[in-house]
Amino acid sequence: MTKIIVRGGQRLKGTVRVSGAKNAVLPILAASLLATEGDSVISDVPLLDDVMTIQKVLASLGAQLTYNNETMRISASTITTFEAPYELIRKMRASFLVMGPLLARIGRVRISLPGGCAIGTRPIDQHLKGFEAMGAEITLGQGFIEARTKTRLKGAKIYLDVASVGATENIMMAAALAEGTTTIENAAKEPEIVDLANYINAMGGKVRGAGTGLIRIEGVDRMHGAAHNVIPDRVEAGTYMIAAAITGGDVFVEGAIADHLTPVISKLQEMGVEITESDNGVRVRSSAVLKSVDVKTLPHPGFPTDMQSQMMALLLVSEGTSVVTETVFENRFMHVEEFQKMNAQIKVDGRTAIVSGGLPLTGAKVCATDLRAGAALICAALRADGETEVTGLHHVDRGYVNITGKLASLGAIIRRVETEEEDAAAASVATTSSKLLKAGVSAASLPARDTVSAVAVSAGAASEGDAAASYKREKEVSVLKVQPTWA
Ligand SMILES: CC(=O)N[C@H]1[C@@H](OP(=O)(O)OP(=O)(O)OC[C@H]2O[C@@H](n3ccc(=O)[nH]c3=O)[C@H](O)[C@@H]2O)O[C@H](CO)[C@@H](O)[C@@H]1O
Ligand SMILES: C=C(OP(=O)(O)O)C(=O)O
Repeated sequence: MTKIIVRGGQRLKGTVRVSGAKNAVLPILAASLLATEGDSVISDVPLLDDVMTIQKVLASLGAQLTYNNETMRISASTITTFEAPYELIRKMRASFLVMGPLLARIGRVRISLPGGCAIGTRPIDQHLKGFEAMGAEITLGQGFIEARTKTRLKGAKIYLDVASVGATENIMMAAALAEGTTTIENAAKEPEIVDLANYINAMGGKVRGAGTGLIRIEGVDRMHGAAHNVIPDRVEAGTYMIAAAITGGDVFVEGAIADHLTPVISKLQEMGVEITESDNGVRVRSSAVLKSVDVKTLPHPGFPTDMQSQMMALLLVSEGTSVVTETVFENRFMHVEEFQKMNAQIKVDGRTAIVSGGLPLTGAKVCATDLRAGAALICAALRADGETEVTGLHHVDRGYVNITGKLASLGAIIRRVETEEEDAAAASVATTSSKLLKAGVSAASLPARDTVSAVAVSAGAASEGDAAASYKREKEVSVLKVQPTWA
């Protein structure tokens, strides 16, 4: 069992650098499939398990990828198949984002229903509604979706019933190569949508209005590879801000963009945390007793659901009672039971949690039930009396680069322990790490997690037994450049 062990009670102090945003880099890497010529060079690519998964998806589709020093180079001119491998798509939600680019570029996709954190039912109806409006014929069966179009996708007017981040991204990518203009109404406004639009535009696309509720995409005939820097991860930044505040610390979160964190910053300020915004980051200082506040998650620019559990950890140590309402996902309070093992007083009623703050937290054995729950438990552990052991780290490794090392550099007493009975996910990551080393990725470029988060490398680096590679071998008969269905 792999675990992170934290001894609470240290005041965090110093500077921590934020990595590139997971939720920006995943759609951006999917969008690289839109290029029929030239390489894309994506910088600030974080070494995360989710990045490894998407690179395997792209490699299995025939793209060539190399990774060095947080930079991914992708050549997507030779796509060899329209089928995305089940083993990879089921691992994470964002791998479903290859559907839009494939449909736009080659007019055909076969993909399984996506997996990911079990924080809600997470339907994909809005993605499919968008593709259908653009002329795709969609069939569903046995957990797979097939979509086809006999001609290029056609621009359409699409209204999203919910401002879904993934649907906005998938439709935006499909529309980039469609014939005519597409409008997305009630589009998601997250900063990651803007980052994706900037990359699509650098590739020769024409996207306007990203970051507002109305996005207009004028389809172009061809797109090319482009250079792009991924934005800093606002959720990772927010997590370190909470870690600083919960320990009464003084931390400069380098690279954090204050504008992307407005709802988090304003709640922290209401609680009594001192925040100083500057061009290259955000300083967080907290020495007084914090006040309780109510928090309601909403799509951007509301309070992000991806910060709800970390915020709840901070509310546990503030004076008074807080009400936390989760409106985005219907099952995102799984961390409550784990907090309760640490002496937390929380009552859940449907989508609302009543948090009684101010009681001392005590160390316990807890399990990360999803990615952000894991980060929240680590934050709580930093403040708790005694030692806390956090397991379920395969969730945490999806979205945090070297969280143990980063917190230790701020003075936390924290270590990651790998024992012989590693869980399956950790084992597969460790195997991947050794593959990567064999494939020529330098150890220095791997993160300082005791084993490692994995990385993207060329398709050739995926070795025996690897899901992506075996899938590719099965498909070798058809490994010739796939032509659009209308060519
Ligand atoms: C990789 C990535 O970027 N993940 C983020 C993305 O997930 P993701 O893109 O999956 O989240 P969505 O914005 O799509 O989901 C928001 C809500 O819309 C619903 N919905 C979504 C699509 C659809 O077709 N039908 C539908 O009903 C979902 O069930 C959910 O209740 O945005 C979420 C909301 O900010 C974040 O928590 C995730 O970290
Ligand atoms: C829910 C998250 O990610 P995903 O959509 O990839 O499951 C997250 O980043 O908190």
